Amino acid sequence: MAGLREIEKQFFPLQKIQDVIDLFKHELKDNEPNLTLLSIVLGVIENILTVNRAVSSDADKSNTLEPIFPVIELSTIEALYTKFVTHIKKSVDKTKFPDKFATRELVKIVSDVVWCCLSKSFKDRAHLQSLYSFLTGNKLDCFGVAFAVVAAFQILEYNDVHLSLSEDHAWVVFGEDLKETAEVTWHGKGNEDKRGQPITASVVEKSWLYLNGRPVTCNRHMEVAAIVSGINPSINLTVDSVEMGSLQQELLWLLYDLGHLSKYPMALGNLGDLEEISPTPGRPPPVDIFEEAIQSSKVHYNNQHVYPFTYLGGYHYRNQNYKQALKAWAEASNAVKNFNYNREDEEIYKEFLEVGNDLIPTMMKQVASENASRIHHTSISYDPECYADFLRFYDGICEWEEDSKTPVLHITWAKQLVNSLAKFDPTVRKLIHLTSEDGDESSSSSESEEESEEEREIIQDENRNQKKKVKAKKGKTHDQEKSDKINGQTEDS
Ligand SMILES: FC(F)(F)Cc1cc2c(N3CCN(c4nnc(C(F)(F)F)s4)CC3)ncnc2s1
Repeated sequence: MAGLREIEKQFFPLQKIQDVIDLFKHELKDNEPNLTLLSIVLGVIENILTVNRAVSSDADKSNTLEPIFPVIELSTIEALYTKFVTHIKKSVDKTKFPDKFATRELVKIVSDVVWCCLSKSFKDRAHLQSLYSFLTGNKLDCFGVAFAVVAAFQILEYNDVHLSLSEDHAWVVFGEDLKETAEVTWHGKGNEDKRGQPITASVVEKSWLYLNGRPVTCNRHMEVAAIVSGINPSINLTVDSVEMGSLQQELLWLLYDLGHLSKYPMALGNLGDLEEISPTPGRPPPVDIFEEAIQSSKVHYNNQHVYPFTYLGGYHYRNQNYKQALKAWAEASNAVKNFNYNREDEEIYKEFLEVGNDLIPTMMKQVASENASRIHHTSISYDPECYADFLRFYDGICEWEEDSKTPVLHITWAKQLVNSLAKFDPTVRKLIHLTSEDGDESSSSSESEEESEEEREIIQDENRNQKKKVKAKKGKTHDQEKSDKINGQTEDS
């Protein structure tokens, strides 16, 4: 790929959101949308609208409705574009690689070409995902490094190197039939990077981080969807740029209409979140979009993605549809139970920790206080389906922990479980018929009374034993390991 094509230059200067949409529309008509150009454009806009926001003088504070969309000059973009193309082309001697398809050696070289320029400081800050960040600040996050490698291969005119995405990691696939895989970036804190290594079946097996071998394998159009989905409109922890958010939303709808989100559940989830914040007239409601993400995971990824359910659960929780929230979280747990938990799965652990130890307790408290004031009881604490979903939520987490190298549950989980269990009315507990996987009925109403008494005894024993165990235990519970990771480890290279 040479310099910018004439047709691309005609879209500049970009003066409003529609100009950016038009540029993306043009690039997406092509079967090789220019990843480097699009990433730089999004990075420049995001930087101006979030990081280096033009401080408005008092004068234009009056018409705050006036969008502050920046004018993006061709010269700005072309300088950065040429810098990246030159850097890649002068660092890779293509004559040594005559094959049409990439080799593992070449993937490692290109990963090194990106890696060697990175500054060693903070890598989990916001706005470090684009080539703009790489070219102006020598900083990239985990996703950004993997994307830069794929953009570099497009410049070197390989069309077999593609981005492979799990829910918390990124790597590349390459070779004649995309059968080869390679690590090209790091993951998490305190983990040595494994760049250049293949992702082997033993690493992938029952691993959430590698989605048990069902990651999102992108084509060029889905790589465009990944950088659009990776747009971060946040100005700070509490404020988002309205302009950046609507640019991301409109680009996601463009990609949606072109069919490039159909195999990308997380991008659909992102779109659902944006639609909750500011609904687009004539577009489906957020729950429909979250449902599409769930269907996409079921159809294309053997229902092994967890986030589609936590997107939906979070939405229902925020909108106080507590029955549906519990159902979504039970299904999230049903998805995660087939994995074995290990130290690199912290992100999904934190999602379940928040649901079990913060969102559900808060929900039960609110419902309890509502019940106190209301005469008839229609709420979840009297609904056997809610209680069943509550139990399935915990049951899936227990199964997730089974056979795992790292424990998931600890004393806080047990305490919260007891608190939440107690918030369900005893009558509702009688109505539950627990069946095991092979479908045999294991309890009737009378038994379940003793069972709940028995349950309480088991849990109290659990608490007592757990306390003893914690003192005696040699191994590290998740939290101890986590605190070690935060304290003990130096910033990873
Ligand atoms: F490449 C990595 F390593 F960064 C892994 C990826 C993450 C991610 C993403 N995310 C991550 C999950 N994410 C979520 N936001 N809310 C979530 C939920 F908990 F509500 F479900 S999950 C934000 C967007 N959105 C699109 N694509 C990707 S590829």
